[in-house]
Amino acid sequence: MKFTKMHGLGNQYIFVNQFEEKLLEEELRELAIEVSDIFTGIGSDGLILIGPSETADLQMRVFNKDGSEAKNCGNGLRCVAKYAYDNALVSSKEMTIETLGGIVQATVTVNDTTNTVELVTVDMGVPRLKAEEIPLLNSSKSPAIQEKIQVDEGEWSMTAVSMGNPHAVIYVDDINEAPLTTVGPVIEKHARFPEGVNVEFVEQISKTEMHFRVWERGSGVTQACGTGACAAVVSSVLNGFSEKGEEVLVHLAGGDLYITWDKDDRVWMKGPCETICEGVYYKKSERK
Ligand SMILES: N[C@@H](CCC[C@H](N)C(=O)O)C(=O)O
Repeated sequence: MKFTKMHGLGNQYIFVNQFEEKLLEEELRELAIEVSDIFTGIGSDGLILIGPSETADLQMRVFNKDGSEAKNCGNGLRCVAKYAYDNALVSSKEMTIETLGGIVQATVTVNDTTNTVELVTVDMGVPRLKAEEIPLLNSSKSPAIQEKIQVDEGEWSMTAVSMGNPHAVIYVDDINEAPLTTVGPVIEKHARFPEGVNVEFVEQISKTEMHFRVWERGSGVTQACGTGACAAVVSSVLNGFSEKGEEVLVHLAGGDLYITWDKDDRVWMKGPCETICEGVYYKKSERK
């Protein structure tokens, strides 16, 4: 199977071009687990398929490291846009990409001297805030702003936002003390989130700057999460820490993203991505 490994701020995925490579629906989950393995696979946070769409220029499907399918992936979208431009799957710098969470529009910024994609800007659409859209059960309010959640590690206040996929944003005083690997996995699988949740810890520095760490549903700690950074900025506006229409610089473990929740309600994400390598992967079932 031909593959390309790419990353957005260290959030690394194996990309398969389904215009060329035909995969069976029933093998996708296992394949995501296989390729993600750092010892016997390629090593990644998951698998992303780029394929034809009836409603957009391209379709993106995202599988986490544990084989679960997600409805959206911000870093994946930037990589898909770069891949599509670099491999002439599209003829324009602007393109539409269908995800299970809806259709988004992406624009690549190209350095004309080197002809390389330096940045990708994505219109991530309108965040979904109603508790049932996350989905979050037994919420005392909708939107769920500073909603209490009880776990063995204590009671936490979270703000729940869907960017097509679910996020719970928790504010901490010091990002280096964020209980990423203890509270993260427990909230991820909490019964109040019937579809699980991505858990983000945020240290707000100012109205326009924050530190961010993530425990991703289905993948654990990753270097970055694009939809999570969008959710964090939406959460900060809802909590009165940031303002609509003002760009926020989000410092993730793997680098920086620029996120704006526009006055027209749409969320914009701007950031880099890179191609790491390309190759041929031998599926476990085909190995000699
Ligand atoms: N890393 C991604 C999100 C990938 C999916 C997520 N783990 C989920 O299950 O919803 C991003 O950059 O947004």
